[in-house]
Amino acid sequence: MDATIDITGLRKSYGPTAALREMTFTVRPGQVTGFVGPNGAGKSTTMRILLGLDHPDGGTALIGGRRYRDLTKPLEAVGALLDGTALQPSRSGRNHLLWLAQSQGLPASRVDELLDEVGLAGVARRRAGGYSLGMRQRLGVAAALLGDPPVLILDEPFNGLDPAGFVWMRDLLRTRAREGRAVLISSHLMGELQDLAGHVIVVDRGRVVADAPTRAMRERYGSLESAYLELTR
Ligand SMILES: Nc1ncnc2c1ncn2[C@@H]1O[C@H](COP(=O)(O)OP(=O)(O)OP(=O)(O)O)[C@@H](O)[C@H]1O
Repeated sequence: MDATIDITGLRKSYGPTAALREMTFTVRPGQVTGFVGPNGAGKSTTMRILLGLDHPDGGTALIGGRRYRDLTKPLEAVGALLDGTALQPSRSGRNHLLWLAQSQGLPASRVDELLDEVGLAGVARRRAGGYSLGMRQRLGVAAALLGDPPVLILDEPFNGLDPAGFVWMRDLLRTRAREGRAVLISSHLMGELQDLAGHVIVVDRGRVVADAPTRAMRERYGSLESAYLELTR
């Protein structure tokens, strides 16, 4: 399966609010792609549509050339971390992952491997409802990685992480990208993305206003933050 994301002419309105006017971009494998824009620009809506959680009014959102609902083994095609990732609070972190893994025929050993990788092995049997925001983010990342997917989509992955968590997340995203995966992350942290992302897509009011290598943006505007501020005025 191709490690690509293709968004073409995506449109979506909520009542009188046009969340997506004409969203078009491609995410390529091998690098982290930053997805940035002001509050309400349409980042989460685009991600939700990509993951089959919302329906567009027009256009297409494809993962490896297919719509989410046409994927036969979704966990093995795309890993996602969305804000407020659904959690059953009374379930332990481990049971949360086991339930997900078993739903798609993945072995329990994979769950323990992931708990270790995200640093939750020590608290895996505690109820997830008591987890801190950072621990929930880590559990969400473990869920995203379960099926070893070629495409990762993460909405604000640095939310709630402590400084060691930032280092860990940065490293994880870089490594996954270097392995040849497509990694799309939304974030408001321009300083972070400037170093981490090889490519940036800037959106404003439901459409793409810039789609370029991070280095080109820095060369033209001085910094990613300046580019962002200039492009979204
Ligand atoms: N379920 C919904 N019902 C009504 N309006 C919605 C819904 N989801 C999104 N919107 C509206 O669509 C627009 C785009 O929102 P979206 O959450 O995609 O933006 P965003 O770029 O992710 O913003 P942020 O940076 O704040 O997360 C906003 O005007 C928002 O209020």
